[in-house]
Amino acid sequence: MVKTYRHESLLGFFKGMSFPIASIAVVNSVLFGVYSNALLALTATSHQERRAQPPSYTHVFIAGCTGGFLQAYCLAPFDLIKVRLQNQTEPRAKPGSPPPRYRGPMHCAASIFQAEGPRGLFRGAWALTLRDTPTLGIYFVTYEWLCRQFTPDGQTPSSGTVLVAGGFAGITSWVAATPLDVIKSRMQMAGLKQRAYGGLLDCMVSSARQEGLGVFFRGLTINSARAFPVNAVTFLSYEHLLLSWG
Ligand SMILES: C[N+](C)(C)CCCC[C@H](N)C(=O)O
Repeated sequence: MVKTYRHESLLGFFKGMSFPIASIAVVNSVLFGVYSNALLALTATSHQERRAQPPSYTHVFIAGCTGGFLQAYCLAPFDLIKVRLQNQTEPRAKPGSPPPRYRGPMHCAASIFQAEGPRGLFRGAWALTLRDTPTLGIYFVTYEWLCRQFTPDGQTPSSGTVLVAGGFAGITSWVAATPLDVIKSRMQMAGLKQRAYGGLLDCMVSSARQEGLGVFFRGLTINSARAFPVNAVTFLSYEHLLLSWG
């Protein structure tokens, strides 16, 4: 934090933020929409009926994985641009210094498109799909399990329970996702630096060889601190919106 602040001032912390904000509504509605529709198809019960007849954890897991798989494709281009902008750590425009490679998210998207074609925008998408499919299954299973632990049978979980269960679901899912998250980000950066990996496995092996196994958990602490409030609020909104509109 101190380094980022000294090097790039407060603005450094907000690097690459506009795209995630634009994408989060789309990505989360695909994730939660696919999840609840998949659960509806698997269990033939609506969200309200599910309190009296809770779905099995296998069904929750399959529905979560399906949601995770489909949202990964919506997320891929936004995530790539976020990673590229976050890794651009030159200080903000000093007089006389060369302009940064990417001037903003739209410029970043256009440059990748020009240099690498439409497929360039999906660089690392495969690693992202591998990261998100199982871990979003784990996400919904953890959430359901924690809600059921703290809610009497047949009742709707309280807002407090939803917040805590959502927060821990986020952390659990990030613990499982971090190894592939590290690899995904490295592959997304590979198009830029002249550092070509022979594929996902090559990236894993060479990262572990050079930096040790700890590399697979890089960023986990700060990511978990972020994941708790973010996912607590996400699940609270989801439950409340379904109650008032469902
Ligand atoms: C599957 N994975 C762990 C990557 C994300 C799970 C939580 C998703 C949430 N939008 C967040 O950003 O925390």
